[in-house]
Amino acid sequence: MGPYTITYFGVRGRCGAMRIMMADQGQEWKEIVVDFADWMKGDLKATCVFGQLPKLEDGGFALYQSNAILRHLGRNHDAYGKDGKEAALIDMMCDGVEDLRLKYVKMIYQEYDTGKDVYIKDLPNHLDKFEAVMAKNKTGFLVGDKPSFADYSLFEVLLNHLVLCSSCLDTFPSLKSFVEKMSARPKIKTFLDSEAYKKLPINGNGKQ
Ligand SMILES: N[C@@H](CCC(=O)N[C@@H](CSC(=S)NCCc1ccccc1)C(=O)NCC(=O)O)C(=O)O
Repeated sequence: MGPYTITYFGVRGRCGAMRIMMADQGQEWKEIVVDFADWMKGDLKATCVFGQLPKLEDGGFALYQSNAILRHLGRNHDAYGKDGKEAALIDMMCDGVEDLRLKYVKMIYQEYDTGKDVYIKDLPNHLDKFEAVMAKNKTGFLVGDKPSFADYSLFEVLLNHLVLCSSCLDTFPSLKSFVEKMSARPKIKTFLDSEAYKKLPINGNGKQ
């Protein structure tokens, strides 16, 4: 596996979860940071399968689509369940996190000024679904008894929501404990404390 290279813009965005996952898995990676003005010239965009970033290179193997990248890292680092059923449940949870992430991205980029308060008010109706899964599994992870790529995706999207609304997990004890325990994992703590992580804005429009 590896060496890994991420090509993306100078934001956490859709690379937050994969960076946290690689850090926790003891992996190093190179970052190619794309300046948006350069991107707009179109040369790099034209080489991307879907005309978008992020791109992960794993040695000579190139992959786009952030969730496909997470799944690839899950296969590479034993973070995709112990069997087919766990893998299917992890896929389901990853897709559920993506649904929440898409709602968050739409609010951040299209409706922040007019929609932030309504989004926060409605947020418990989405977080309660993950709380129920986390509480039922009882291991401190979404599926199985160790972190999967879906856990890293949920963890990162919850970190972003805690910036948006610091009290958003106050009525969800299992999610609150999940974030505390993931944050305390030594390699994740080191990464979250790093300048490399802290210097990046969460989103591309400066809103959070
Ligand atoms: N399904 C894809 C979506 C990838 C994606 O949306 N990429 C965006 C960046 S990720 C993101 S959250 N976009 C929101 C707005 C944004 C654009 C550019 C930089 C930063 C944020 C992108 O490449 N935009 C440039 C373009 O389309 O020409 C995935 O999960 O990787």
